[in-house]
Amino acid sequence: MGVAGCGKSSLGAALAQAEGLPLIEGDDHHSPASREKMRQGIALTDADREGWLATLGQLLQAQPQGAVLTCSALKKAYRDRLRSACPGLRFAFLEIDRAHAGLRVAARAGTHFFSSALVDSQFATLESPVGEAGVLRLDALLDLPTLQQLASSWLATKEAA
Ligand SMILES: Nc1ncnc2c1ncn2[C@@H]1O[C@H](COP(=O)(O)OP(=O)(O)OP(=O)(O)O)[C@@H](O)[C@H]1O
Ligand SMILES: O=C(O)[C@H](O)[C@@H](O)[C@H](O)[C@H](O)CO
Repeated sequence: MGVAGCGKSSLGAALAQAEGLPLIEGDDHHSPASREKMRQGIALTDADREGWLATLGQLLQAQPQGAVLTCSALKKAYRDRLRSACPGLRFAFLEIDRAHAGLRVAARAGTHFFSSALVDSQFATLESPVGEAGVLRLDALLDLPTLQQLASSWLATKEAA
């Protein structure tokens, strides 16, 4: 989880491969209307995210052996929604600063639907999960192999969510 550009897709793919788990890419499940809003630089609302979170919860429930989900999960209410769909769900939080997120989102602007005009709103919406049970905070500026190893080591622990 984390704001646009923090590296959710990159770490999610690496972690799913390392763990032999299915990958659910949250961005693939936004409605066409939500994708269009983001393309136009209009931030999603709670209502826009409602059906999306319901779908992601169902997709998690369909994987009782476990799965890796990439999801912004910016607000505590969104995370609690996913937790209630999937008890024991844990969150790896890729923490990034505004400047680096902006650089990463701008660098891929030609190939990704997400408008770089929305980075500020991602930070305005973010409620840090640090302190919630079952959360690993990761420095998003670490290299990908290190992030994957840290996440895999944490998954191997018995920490309760
Ligand atoms: N650990 C990393 N170090 C350096 N660059 C990274 C790292 N992780 C991701 N990136 C780069 O940052 C950009 C955003 O990464 P990625 O698409 O994984 O983020 P994201 O959080 O999934 O974003 P979004 O949800 O907006 O698609 C990509 O160009 C990716 O190559
Ligand atoms: O809740 C949201 O606002 C969205 O999920 C965004 O975070 C983006 O889809 C994602 O990061 C793509 O760049």
